[in-house]
Amino acid sequence: MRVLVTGGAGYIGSVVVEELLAAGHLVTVLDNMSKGHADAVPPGVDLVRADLHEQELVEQLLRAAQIEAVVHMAADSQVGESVTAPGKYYRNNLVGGLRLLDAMLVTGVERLVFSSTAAVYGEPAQQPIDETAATCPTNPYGETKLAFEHALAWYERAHGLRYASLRYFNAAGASRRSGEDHHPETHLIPLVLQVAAGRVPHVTIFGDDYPTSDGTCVRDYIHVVDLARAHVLALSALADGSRIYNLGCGGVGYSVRQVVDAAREVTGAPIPVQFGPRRAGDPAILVASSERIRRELGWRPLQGELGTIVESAWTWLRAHPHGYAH
Ligand SMILES: NC(=O)c1ccc[n+]([C@@H]2O[C@H](COP(=O)([O-])OP(=O)(O)OC[C@H]3O[C@@H](n4cnc5c(N)ncnc54)[C@H](O)[C@@H]3O)[C@@H](O)[C@H]2O)c1
Ligand SMILES: O=c1ccn([C@@H]2O[C@H](COP(=O)(O)OP(=O)(O)O[C@H]3O[C@H](CO)[C@@H](O)[C@H](O)[C@H]3O)[C@@H](O)[C@H]2O)c(=O)[nH]1
Repeated sequence: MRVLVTGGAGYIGSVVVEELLAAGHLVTVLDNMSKGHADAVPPGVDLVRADLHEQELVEQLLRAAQIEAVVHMAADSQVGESVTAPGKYYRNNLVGGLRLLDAMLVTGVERLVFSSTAAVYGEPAQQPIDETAATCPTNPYGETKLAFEHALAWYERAHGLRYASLRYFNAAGASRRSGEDHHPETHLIPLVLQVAAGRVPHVTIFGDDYPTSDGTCVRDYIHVVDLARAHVLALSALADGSRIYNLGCGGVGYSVRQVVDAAREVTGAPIPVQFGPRRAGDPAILVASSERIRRELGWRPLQGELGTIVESAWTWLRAHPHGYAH
């Protein structure tokens, strides 16, 4: 298929582009480069520097490249920032997303894979979380992603859109050519590895008074390549109708302290920690049940061990000590 990937110059997007290419799809990337890196886009892929809000331009692109499906990953995605700047999140993730849907509608593109998030669930009563759990976000980031999911359902009903909403848990790790390079970096694993590399003096653990086994937050880390493979499967499955899938490795998840320990083991560095207050909007535990996508599409995480995930991120960081810029 000819596929447009919005946000394809970003961390997860660039790996999704790699996997789509490997599966034989023709890919075009749309990215406003607010967080993206041109070097993250594989050679030979057209990178169109444009914003979701430029609807006419997006329409022209969909027509010119004869796009048949869109993987929509462009968004702002920091939980903490969304609490202090909710308007930015509503404008980009919801209004920007609607502009994209309208551009698709005008040009007759009817298939979409959407980057949703575990943050739609808020603080669920039961773990692991399956897709039938109540959605009740605790931060504007999760709210905007959920609002867009609701819009997708209504566009399906009104206009025949087919969509797959992939609710990612915590993406981490790197492929051989693409890794995580955010400025500022807010995600735990790359931050911990920056400490190991001696670039940052210590990592601050946000809260050690959560109702978890060691008092720190528990998350379900999923290797970015495993996550990207799910997009290829979801795209093919759209022919059989819309769907929603959780994407995590399942099991019991890992606490922040366990992540630091895993990074100490992989890197051999001491990685000093300090303890700070909780970060606003952070749920205590988010662990996925990904049984539905396993059952329906045969997806499996192939690199589910935390050590493997951290190791791949460490390998990438050592090969790109200053990220994509150097
Ligand atoms: N990283 C995670 O663990 C995680 C978890 C759940 C969901 N997600 C979702 O996955 C997607 C990708 O996340 P990521 O970690 O790769 O983030 P990222 O910031 O690295 O990538 C997002 C890309 O979208 C681009 N972008 C943002 N707004 C845009 C706009 N208006 N027009 C065009 N381009 C725009 C950015 O420049 C960037 O390249 C996001 O939708 C995010 O919400 C990520
Ligand atoms: O310096 C840091 C950074 C993070 N954390 C903690 O580490 C955990 C993971 O944090 P982070 O890596 O920032 O990811 P999340 O906030 O869990 O959010 C990610 O995972 C969510 C789904 O679970 C997605 O919705 C988001 O887009 C994605 O950024 C959380 O408990 C944080 O409080 C720290 O203690 N110190």
